[in-house]
Amino acid sequence: MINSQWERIAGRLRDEVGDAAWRSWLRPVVVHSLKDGAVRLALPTRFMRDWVATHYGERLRVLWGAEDPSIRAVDIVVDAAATSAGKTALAKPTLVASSAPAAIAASPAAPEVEELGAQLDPRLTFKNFVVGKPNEFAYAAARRVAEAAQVSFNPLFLYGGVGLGKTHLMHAIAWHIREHDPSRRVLYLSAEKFMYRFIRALRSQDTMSFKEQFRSVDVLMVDDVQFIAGKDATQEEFFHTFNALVDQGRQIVISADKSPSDLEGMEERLKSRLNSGLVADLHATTYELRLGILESKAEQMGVPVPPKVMEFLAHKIASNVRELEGALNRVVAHSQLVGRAITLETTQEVLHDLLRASDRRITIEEIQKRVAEHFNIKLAEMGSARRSRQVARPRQVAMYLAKQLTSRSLPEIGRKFGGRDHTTVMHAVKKVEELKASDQNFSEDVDLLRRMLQG
Ligand SMILES: Nc1ncnc2c1ncn2[C@@H]1O[C@H](COP(=O)(O)OP(=O)(O)OP(=O)(O)O)[C@@H](O)[C@H]1O
Repeated sequence: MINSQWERIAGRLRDEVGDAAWRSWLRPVVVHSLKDGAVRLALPTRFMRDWVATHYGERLRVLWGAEDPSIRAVDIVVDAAATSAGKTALAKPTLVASSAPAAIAASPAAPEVEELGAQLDPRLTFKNFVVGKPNEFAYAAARRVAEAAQVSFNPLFLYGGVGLGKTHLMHAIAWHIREHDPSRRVLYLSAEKFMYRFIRALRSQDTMSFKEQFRSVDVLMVDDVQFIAGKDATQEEFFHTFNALVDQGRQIVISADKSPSDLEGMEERLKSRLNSGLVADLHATTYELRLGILESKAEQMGVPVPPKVMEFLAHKIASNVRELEGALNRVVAHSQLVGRAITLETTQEVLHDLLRASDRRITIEEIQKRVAEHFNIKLAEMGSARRSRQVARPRQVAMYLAKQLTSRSLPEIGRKFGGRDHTTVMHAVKKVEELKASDQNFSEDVDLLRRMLQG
């Protein structure tokens, strides 16, 4: 009976606290016993016990009292064996999200289309995508494609550096369409998979059905198209598939790590096709966006992460969102495994390898050198007082990149540029952002530099 009471209470709590918090904190609860008007519940670690007692202790008591008025108290104890009962959240991949994406078959699509494509990750939705300045344009374009009843721009071409959210936006488009218009057949796959399917069809001399399958979809989404650069036969096939779908008014969404014009090893006619719709760039993240993403991920996990820790991570892990997410997962997993609260000290301890690598990764001196070479000016101009456009612009670009790629503060960056004030650095960052938004060539130039520096 006590277990059926718990089932009802757990159901209520799940509605009250939401799925994420329930999975993290309440699903691991094991009901131990009922004795002398007190229910005993167990959790596998001290940290979890304290958390549940503080946040849900009173609510548990009230709900249990409502089930059985003779119950006056709820004791929450630590019992490591609760873990081995397989009931703990620690083992659940949902908690340590990036290590094991819980891909599911997303399936109102026709079975043959489903088989042809890749599975969609249920976490990669618009709702879970944090929007900030660097990705707002790409996000808006993706939403438009997902929501439009008619094809608006064809193709939508999303590009940006590693781990900045291209795949996330593509999955989000696919989820949105499947949810709101299940009759449309959406096919999402990587360019690599496209190639292997094509090779298989060639081998089995079955290219006709390959063509038919691909040309029967309403929305074709191909991720990481740079993969087929230099692969002539696949490009040729892709080109024809592309044309056939566009001619029939079907939507195409493509992602790549570079803009169409920068895709080396790609045929000119394909490049120009890829350029013919809307090209949207995901820029390197800013501190504010990284912080927003951390807050959102922590909330999804239902784990309390002190603001100081999130600020620290947002400062230190500036490379890309995947690494940022990985760092947060490590910190959370560590805290739950050892049963200790997350603090700045434990974070530094757990991530010492990553932090050392990120500190070592790119220096302001390296940035200055690369940018000076790129714009063909003397390295000394980075710190000089000269203000002519010819040297001021590269200097601003170097300051912008220093802000983006290192964890140095504005005053620190200013000091490295001939002892300039932090407001000068701030102005430079703003100026470069404005120019990037208004001048595509300039934007591509800066992104190219960033990628070169990131290796
Ligand atoms: N704005 C964002 N909000 C929330 N999560 C994000 C955001 N941007 C990226 N992510 C997360 O970062 C991780 C990496 O993103 P994603 O796989 O989409 O990157 P990508 O640009 O496709 O990288 P790659 O070039 O390696 O294919 C994913 O887990 C994704 O959910």
